[in-house]
Formats: sequence, C-alpha cells, structure tokens
Amino acid sequence: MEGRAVLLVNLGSPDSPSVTDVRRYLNQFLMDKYVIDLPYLLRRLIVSGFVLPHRPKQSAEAYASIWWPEGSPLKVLTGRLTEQLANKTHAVCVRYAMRYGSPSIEQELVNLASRVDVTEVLVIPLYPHYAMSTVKTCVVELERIVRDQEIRLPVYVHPVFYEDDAYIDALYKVAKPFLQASYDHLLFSYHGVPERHIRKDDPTGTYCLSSADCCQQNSAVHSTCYRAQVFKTTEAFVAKAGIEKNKYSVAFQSRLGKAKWLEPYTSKQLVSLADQGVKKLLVMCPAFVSDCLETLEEIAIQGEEIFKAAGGESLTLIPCLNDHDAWTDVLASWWQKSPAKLSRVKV
Ligand SMILES: C=CC1=C(C)c2cc3[nH]c(cc4nc(cc5[nH]c(cc1n2)c(C)c5CCC(=O)O)C(CCC(=O)O)=C4C)c(C)c3C=C
Ligand SMILES: [Fe+2]
Ligand SMILES: [Fe+2]
Repeated sequence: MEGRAVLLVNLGSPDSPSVTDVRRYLNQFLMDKYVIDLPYLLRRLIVSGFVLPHRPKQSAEAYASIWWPEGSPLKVLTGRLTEQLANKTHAVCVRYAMRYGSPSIEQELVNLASRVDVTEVLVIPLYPHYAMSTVKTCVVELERIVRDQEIRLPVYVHPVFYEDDAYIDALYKVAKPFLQASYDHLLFSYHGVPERHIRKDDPTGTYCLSSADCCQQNSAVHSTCYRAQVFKTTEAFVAKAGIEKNKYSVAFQSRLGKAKWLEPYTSKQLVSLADQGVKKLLVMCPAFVSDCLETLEEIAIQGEEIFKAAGGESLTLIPCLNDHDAWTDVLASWWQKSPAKLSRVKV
C-alpha cells in the first residue's frame, strides 16, 4: 500500500465549552440536512427559533463539566488514536478530521491530496454502525470535497464494522476487567436516532419498524439499518463475553426534539432497571468509538444521578475503545485493506 494515507473521521466538538463556540458548533451540526432531515427553511426555523436560543447555554455547562485541560475529550482521544495508529502502520501519513468543527474533512483531505508522496487516501469513519446522521453525511461531504476541490487521487471509505470480529474482540478486551468484577446488569446504551431516519434508510420503505422483531431478522435492508446493526453488535458481544439473556439490555440515549426516537430511552431504562432491583449497573456505549459528552456527561454524570435516585447503588461506565491497544491493533490491521473491500468516493 505504498502511498496510502489514512484519514480517521469523527463527529467533532466545539472549539471550547464557551456558549459562543457551542452555539457555532450546534448550528453547523444541526443545519446538516442528514441530521435534521427537513426542508431548509423549516430546519432553519427549528434550529434558530427553538434550539439555538437555549441549548448552547445548557450544552456549554455540560461540556464544561467534562472538558479536559488539553481540550474536548472526543478530540483529544481521536488525536491519541491517530498517533498510535501512525506508530503501528507504514501509512505515508495518518491524520484525523471532524465532520463538524475543526479540523475539517475538507482541510485535511486537501492537504493530503497536495502531498507528492500520497497516492490514495483511506477514510475510516469512526462509526461502527450506519446512520444517515453519521456515515452518510460523511460520504456525501467527501463526494462534495472531491468534486469541488477537483481531487483526482482515489479516496476510499472503510465500511461500517458493527459485527466485525476484531471490533467485537476489542470491545470485549476493554470491557473484560469490568465484567470480571461483580455486577447485576449490563446496559448497552446506543446513541438514538429518530424512527423517521430508520424508515428513510429502509430501501423498501416498509420493512423496518413494521414489527417488534423486524430488526432481529436477517434482511438485506439492514445494510443501512442502524437499529438492526446495534442489535448485531450487542448479540455478537454477549456471545463472546458469555453474558446470559437476563443480565443485559439495550437502550437509546441523547434524544433531541419532540419526534419519536428509537426506544427504550436510556433515561427510562435506568429507572426501570433500578425498579427491578438492579443495584450494580455496568453501562457500555459501543456506538461511540471515543468517549465524549454523551458518555462522560450523559451517562457517567446524569445517568448515574437518575439511576441512584431510583434506588440503584452504582453505575459504572465502561470506557469506549479510545486508544486502547486492542483497538489500535485492529485499525492497524485494516489500513492495508484491498480496494475491493472498500468503496471509492464517486468523482
Ligand atoms: C453514534 C453516533 C451518533 C449518532 C447516530 C448521532 C445522531 C444524532 N445526534 C444528534 C444531536 C446531537 N448529538 C450531540 C452530540 C454527539 N453526538 C454524537 C454521535 C452521534 N450522534 C457524539 C459523539 C456526540 C458528542 C460530541 C462531543 O463533542 O463530545 C449533540 C451536542 C451536544 C448536545 O447539545 O446535546 C447534539 C445536539 C441528532 C439530532 C442526531 C440524529 C438525528
Ligand atoms: Fe431494521
Ligand atoms: Fe449526536
């Protein structure tokens, strides 16, 4: 793979936890038509009229509570992952970019394409599962950049890896020390998406969410079904870890707005588990590759408060893969993947 550069892409964070920076970040994020998938004027009205007046202050406080001296945990951890990967591969160059905020995908891709020693770029979106609000928006942005910047070298995108053995194995290696201690229940908390997104991503338009267990069946439509893919990750993980059916459950966090999102909601599941007598709870969040606001604040701070107020004794967050050796080894084994196993960004 002489001449191949690797670009890791993560979601992004504000530049600082100030209200101004959080407002700028939320505006860019939520004005993405793959995140709030409504016609432009309606999206502009919702974001400017309902989200931006209050949410930046609330989110800035949340960010301030988890911010590190070096910056946003998500960005710092993605930077460390990038360094580790560079040490473990012979890629010409390993860089990272953020879909929202900085460094932008455009800036990084243009820089790579201008280097004489780079002959192709492998982009790895750091999302195990497909969603229009994550993977699709990255691919569409890559297509735009390749077209607008007239990038001629091949740009490949790594596929989602929700049931890849090596990814599941890395999740297990990170979780193992926590699973060896005593616990009552393991909650898999995945970032939610609106149900509307699941239906939109179903090429038949009728299969997904049509019955209670549609996403547990095998179906070709699940190559773009976030819900089916998170169930696959869960099943693969519990099979590897040997966790019994009554000792784990799945829930969805981070709902925004009034629309119906995937259920059950994590906040409700935490109460329900405490009501059922669960005292020691483990929570893992496999939709996130790097710890971020949604794990460190929403689960480890807010989630713990909810669980304890409902009668639980302890909530322990299992860290994300971050820059764990098991994960950097996996990425290092992927960087040379043949183009036949990747998709090329349309020119
Ligand atoms: C699994 C990955 C993610 C999906 C799917 C996703 C969908 C999604 N998110 C929002 C709205 C917000 N998400 C926010 C933070 C955030 N989201 C993800 C990942 C996914 N989002 C991450 C990693 C983070 C944390 C970023 C960080 O800096 O640490 C936020 C900002 C924080 C807040 O104000 O709550 C919003 C808003 C929607 C609407 C959506 C699907 C439609
Ligand atoms: Fe489905
Ligand atoms: Fe999100």
